[in-house]
Amino acid sequence: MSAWPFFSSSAEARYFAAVVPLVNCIRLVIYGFSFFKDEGLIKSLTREGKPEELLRGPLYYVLVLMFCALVFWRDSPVGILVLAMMSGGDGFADIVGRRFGSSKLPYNKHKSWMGSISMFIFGFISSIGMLYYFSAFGCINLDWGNAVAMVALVSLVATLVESLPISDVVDDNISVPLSTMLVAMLAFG
Ligand SMILES: C/C(=C\COP(=O)(O)O)CCC[C@H](C)CCC[C@H](C)CCCC(C)C
Ligand SMILES: Nc1ccn([C@@H]2O[C@H](COP(=O)(O)OP(=O)(O)O)[C@@H](O)[C@H]2O)c(=O)n1
Repeated sequence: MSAWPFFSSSAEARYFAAVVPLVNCIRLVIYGFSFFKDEGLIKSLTREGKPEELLRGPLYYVLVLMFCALVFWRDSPVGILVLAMMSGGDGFADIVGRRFGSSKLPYNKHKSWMGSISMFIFGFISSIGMLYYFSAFGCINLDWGNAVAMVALVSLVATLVESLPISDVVDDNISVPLSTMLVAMLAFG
């Protein structure tokens, strides 16, 4: 995403930007269905070392990246917020929650207060940082007073959705981007 401002101003730029996640989608499908073996890839991207794990979180992650590049690209805050919350927010929720998440949420014993608080804080910081980055390149123009409040709202909703005990029903690499997208579209139009 951080490379998006360096693409040309042509209408086709977003399609070129989508090639990298597309290649990774294909790669994940090939190795996820074990058409070929790549122990290094499986070790780096899975928890239990099962190739089929590549077809869940990692594949959803890259599909969301490709979707945001194609649909929202660099001239909408929506795609930027979706990817910032998924990578910066959910990513840190996992890291901090695993290490410091002894105090579990009352409605979800698999998630913790520290993990969710980290999701909100790092998701908010990542989102503001990426919005500022794209604004500095002239890709987007924001009313920052309103934008900060809206990003706080988006971060709160995404954090609440991520904390819900629905992982068995829907992967949070789908629920977090989807909830972020809906609220960001309402907030930023
Ligand atoms: C491990 C990943 C998601 C799992 O999420 P979760 O289940 O733990 O919630 C991330 C998967 C990353 C993907 C396989 C590789 C993404 C590469 C990206 C499309 C472009 C990289 C460009 C490079 C830096 C030049
Ligand atoms: N809000 C959260 C999120 C994750 N976590 C911790 O991080 C681990 C992985 O979270 P997760 O199942 O959502 O994994 P990802 O698919 O999001 O990476 C959980 O089992 C918790 O130990 C947490 O404590 N609080």
